[in-house]
Amino acid sequence: MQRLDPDKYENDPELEKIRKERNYNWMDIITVSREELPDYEEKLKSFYEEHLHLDEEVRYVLEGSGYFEVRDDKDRWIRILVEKGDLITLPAGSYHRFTLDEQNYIKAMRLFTGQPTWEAHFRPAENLEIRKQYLEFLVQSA
Ligand SMILES: CSCCC(=O)C(=O)O
Ligand SMILES: [Fe+2]
Ligand code: NI
Repeated sequence: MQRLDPDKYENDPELEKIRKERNYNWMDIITVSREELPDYEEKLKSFYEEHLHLDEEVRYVLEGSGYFEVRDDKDRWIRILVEKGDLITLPAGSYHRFTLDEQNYIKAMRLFTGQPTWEAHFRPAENLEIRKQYLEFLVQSA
């Protein structure tokens, strides 16, 4: 996780540098709140269902907060609080889920390389090549 100054996200050389280096050429801003997100209940439900993606999931929190949850090496959940200014990267092929906190509000920039599909593969997804690659990466880096 990295920290940036979210109050200048529209003109931030640090953010530009990250985008260039990691080739995050695509971005949008999502607001997760009952008022602003269409199909709020449904989307929250699917955010919180354990899943993985074929690509990295990159979120830069501009306002509000929430929790990403990832698995440790014993398959237990680790809860990561993300707050205004945090930039989090979830590796392709890693299981995770997301939930709001008591504020019920987060506004985040979604960064991506290429054209996003946001497709979620719910657990179990052990047969996917990306899952095998991720597990192999864990072994190599242990
Ligand atoms: C913090 S952004 C909202 C959640 C989300 O985009 C996701 O779980 O993929
Ligand atoms: Fe996800
Ligand atoms: Ni997602």
